[in-house]
Amino acid sequence: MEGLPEGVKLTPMLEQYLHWKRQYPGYLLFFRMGDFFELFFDDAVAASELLDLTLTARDAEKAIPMAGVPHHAVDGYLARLVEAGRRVALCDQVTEPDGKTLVERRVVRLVTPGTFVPPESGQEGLLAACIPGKPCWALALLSMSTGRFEAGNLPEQEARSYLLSFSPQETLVPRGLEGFSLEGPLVERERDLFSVTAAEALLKHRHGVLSLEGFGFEPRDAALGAAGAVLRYVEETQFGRTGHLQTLRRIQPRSGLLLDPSSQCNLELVEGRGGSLYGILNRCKTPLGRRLLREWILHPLNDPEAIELRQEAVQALVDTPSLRESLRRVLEGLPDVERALSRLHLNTGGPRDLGACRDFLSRLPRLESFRDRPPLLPWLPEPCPGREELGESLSRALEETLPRNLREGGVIRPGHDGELDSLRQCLGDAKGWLRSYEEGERARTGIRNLKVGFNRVFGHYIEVGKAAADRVPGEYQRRQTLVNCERYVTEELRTFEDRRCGAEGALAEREERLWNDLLTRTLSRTADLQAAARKVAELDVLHGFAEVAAARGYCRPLVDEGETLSIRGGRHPVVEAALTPEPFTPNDLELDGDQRRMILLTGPNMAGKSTFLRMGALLVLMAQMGSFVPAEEARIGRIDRLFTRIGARDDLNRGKSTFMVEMMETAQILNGLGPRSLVILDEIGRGTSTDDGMSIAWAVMEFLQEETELRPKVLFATHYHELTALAEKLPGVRNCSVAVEETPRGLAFLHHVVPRPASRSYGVDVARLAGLPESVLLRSRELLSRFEARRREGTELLPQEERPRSGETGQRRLFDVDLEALLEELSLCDPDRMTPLQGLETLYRLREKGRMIWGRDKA
Ligand SMILES: Nc1ncnc2c1ncn2[C@@H]1O[C@H](COP(=O)(O)OP(=O)(O)OP(=O)(O)O)[C@@H](O)[C@H]1O
Repeated sequence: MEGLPEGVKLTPMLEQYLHWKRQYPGYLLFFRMGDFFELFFDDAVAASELLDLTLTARDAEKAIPMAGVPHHAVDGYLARLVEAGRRVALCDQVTEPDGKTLVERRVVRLVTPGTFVPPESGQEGLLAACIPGKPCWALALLSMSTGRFEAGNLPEQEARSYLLSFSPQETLVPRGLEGFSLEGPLVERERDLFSVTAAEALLKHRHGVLSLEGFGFEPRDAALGAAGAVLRYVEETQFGRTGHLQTLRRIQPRSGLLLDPSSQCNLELVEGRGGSLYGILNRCKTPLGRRLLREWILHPLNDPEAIELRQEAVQALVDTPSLRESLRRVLEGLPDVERALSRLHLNTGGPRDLGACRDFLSRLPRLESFRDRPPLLPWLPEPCPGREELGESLSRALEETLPRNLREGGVIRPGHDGELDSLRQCLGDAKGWLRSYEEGERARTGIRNLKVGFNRVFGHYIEVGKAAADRVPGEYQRRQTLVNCERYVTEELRTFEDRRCGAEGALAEREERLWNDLLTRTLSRTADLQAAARKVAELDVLHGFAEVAAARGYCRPLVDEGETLSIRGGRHPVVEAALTPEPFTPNDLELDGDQRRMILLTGPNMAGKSTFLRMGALLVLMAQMGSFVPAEEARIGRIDRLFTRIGARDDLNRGKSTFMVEMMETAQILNGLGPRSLVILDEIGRGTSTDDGMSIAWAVMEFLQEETELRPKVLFATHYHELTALAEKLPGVRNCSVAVEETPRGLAFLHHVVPRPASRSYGVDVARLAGLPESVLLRSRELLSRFEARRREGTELLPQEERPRSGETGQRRLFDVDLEALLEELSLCDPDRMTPLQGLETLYRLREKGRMIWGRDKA
């Protein structure tokens, strides 16, 4: 807090506030005052805007803005602040107010976006750390809800994709990195917090081992530095509560199908305007399954055996509807035990979280009945006597319906603990005693309006109206005089009071003791419960795959080590669902590593080119995550990397034009190709002039085609008709187009992919369908004929004799040495390390070179 506003008098309470505020810069300070958490100064203004709170003032001069939230509802407000990316420090009262001295307060909890575990399903805290380096980045990732903790070293592009696929709410990076950028919120931390040596010591101590090699980490492994940074941050913000973190696992490079960042955004995998793949596949019955499904979608497998293991379970469930139905009944309503455990470890959980553990444990044995189905076996939690015993204890001890807080009481069932029961009875009897005491005193004194009441200051008292005051017995001691009545206490009432208070305290204490015992026993089984939860999540996702497959008529794909990518009668899962009941036109797709490595797809706008391309990518992803696919038949030689460049996306916020983004994405693809890559290119070069755009598209096609070692499979959609000639020249390139029918009433889209190029571009016809005025359409046609005539007269863009011929590598004229140099510069430039201005300058320079080559070749 920089200087205070003028006119603010520093009371002791404000001094206390400012003391804590200074300790936690960058945090909104929630300051407990009675039943509220209050915020002051700038924090109050910010919170009132973010949380729609009324902004008031602490002082008459209104120099101290103030806003507050009730303390019992604080979790909901925290969730909203975390969602907005804010961090909060909760400063609570740690001594009871006595009306004389200042209540002592202390920060007891720090809430940050990456470490927050919400009470209800919602934004789940994901925390990462990243140390950029060469050739690899060191990474660590922690899911606060599940306790999953992993670290590894990945090449830059893979590391970026990995981080993006998890979208952590906070990524810790060493302070002062120059020219470094990364998607998502970054938290800069001092460099020594990333020290490998310190991390090794910390992790060895944590796991009680002398070496971390058993976990797959060599001594001085850079990844440990990132893991250490995560661990230190959690210890710091959660005040040492890290019991739910699982054993550190190693992230293996190149395990699984790697999606490049633009595939994750462009394929609408987990969210999309018109629906997403997640939306189609999500038939999960538990929050555990829903969380895992997201992970499986963004991290498909690439090991055919592991894929088959998943498929076997799906197959068994597809084949037997009754099995699916009985599994559904067990899964339905299974609570989020992972989150409950994390909250209990972090000391933010309550009876309902323990109740979630009980409900989970009590249902788990029902999965045993599926043991006679071998395909389901790998997905069933191993039975474990200790776990079952815990489940029984929790069921015996806990009330059916539980309060949010332990202090509300009613957590432990009657009959579970004799001492608790007798204290409860004692308190229950107290009510009866008070009633009979009141009746007795009324009879003894003859005062008919005599009442026994209670308030916080005096405890229990006898109240008598003023008119009857002279009939009050001598042993009544006066305590308070009100307008119409007098209040008294008696020795008997005092003795009763002492007994009752004692019983209340003893009851709370006993209940807490029993609670702590249950809590300790539950937390001691954390690893086992987390493992069982993981199995349930997997089973839930597989069950969901089977439900979708059965409902939508999907087939089981064959995923193998071969080179073929063959889909017969394939449908785009999301578009198909959106079109229902309209039929989706199925299409075939054939690619291999040899004579059909690239499909060049042409056809008018709106014909279905993008849908076909995306269908190819999505079916590969679905197959490799273990799901069945919307097709009649599919065979997929495993893919290790998927790249997509789809649509025009402006990134104006980051100072990049549509074309710039397009070129950067293309550059990343060409530089990042690995073995077994599938590349989806939808409209390259659209964001610039036709000549520039077509040249780039052409060169990119050649580059991909000439990549004989990696032999990527490519689906390439374009509006540049001229490119279809390339299929005749380049081996491995096949022309396909989406068929249309020219009817007297205009174009009819057939959505059917046929093995020949489109006859022409139909742009003006589609414009008619879109409702462009007739005069504009007429003029377009006129101009179009003129342009076409010019081309025919020999001024065409790419004269026939200058088109590249296959096998002419030594004497290509258009794509000669200079062009190769230009391409080299294009592929070597690193847009991530450029400022927008440098990016533009490079682009202009490259364009100048391009124009020179162009002009010379035309001359
Ligand atoms: N196979 C299909 N069966 C039925 N409808 C389809 C099919 N493919 C595409 N469509 C419909 O056509 C619409 C346009 O498809 P898509 O966006 O793929 O066309 P496009 O050729 O890529 O167009 P543009 O060149 O303008 O980007 C889709 O939104 C969908 O409704």
